[in-house]
Amino acid sequence: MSVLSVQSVSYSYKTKYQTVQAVKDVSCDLSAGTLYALVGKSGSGKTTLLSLLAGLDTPQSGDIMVNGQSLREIDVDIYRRKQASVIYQSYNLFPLMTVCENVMYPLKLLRHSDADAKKEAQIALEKVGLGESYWKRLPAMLSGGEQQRVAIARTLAVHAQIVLADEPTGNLDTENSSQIIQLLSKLAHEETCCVVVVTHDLEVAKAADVVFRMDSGRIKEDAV
Ligand SMILES: Nc1ncnc2c1ncn2[C@@H]1O[C@H](COP(=O)(O)OP(=O)(O)OP(=O)(O)O)[C@@H](O)[C@H]1O
Repeated sequence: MSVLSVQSVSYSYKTKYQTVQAVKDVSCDLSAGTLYALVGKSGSGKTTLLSLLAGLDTPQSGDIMVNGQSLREIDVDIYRRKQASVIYQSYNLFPLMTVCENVMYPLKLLRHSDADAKKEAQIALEKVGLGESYWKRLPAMLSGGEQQRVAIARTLAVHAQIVLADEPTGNLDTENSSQIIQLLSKLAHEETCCVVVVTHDLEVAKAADVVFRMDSGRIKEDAV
């Protein structure tokens, strides 16, 4: 069964003066253990579709099923804490928390004890190549690539089944980008996550198992 099944989903932004149909009748099935790239021109609807998958917006028509259950029937706060983890271009770390506290934070929300959250956070940080010398630093004391690795450690620590990343390499140089691409690929292939990456980066698209292209709100799978 698909982890995420997008069924004839449409979404429009309505303002006082106009309606923009950002996602038009999109259907696709997304599985565990797979790295998906979502590509397409600026304004084609990629970020909107990712927000719908993250439960940050609700489709006006159609449905998104998570492990066979409609996202409309699920508590989206719990969905976002436990199942779906979002990674942003700007890393979104808490500036006044240490690296380790940043990774512990979602575990604390899930009511893990301090000791357990710390242990899980440290294991996850080791997995992304950030050893003990990083744990007590503040995010500002890290490079962009290292900050993005902390964000990935956060998704590892909660054992998220779904990872949704919006331009995760957008602020990084080639070397840091390729490290992040490798980690996203590991999340899919070693941790069996369903990983969806919105990207303009051709290297991400090359590393993906499946490439979906959006064009004026519609989606199609690219031939490999
Ligand atoms: N909050 C909003 N209000 C009104 N229109 C919006 C809003 N957000 C996005 N749009 C419009 O919806 C369409 C899809 O936008 P979206 O951000 O999903 O595209 P995108 O493919 O992610 O673009 P980019 O690659 O530039 O990030 C665009 O026409 C955009 O102008």
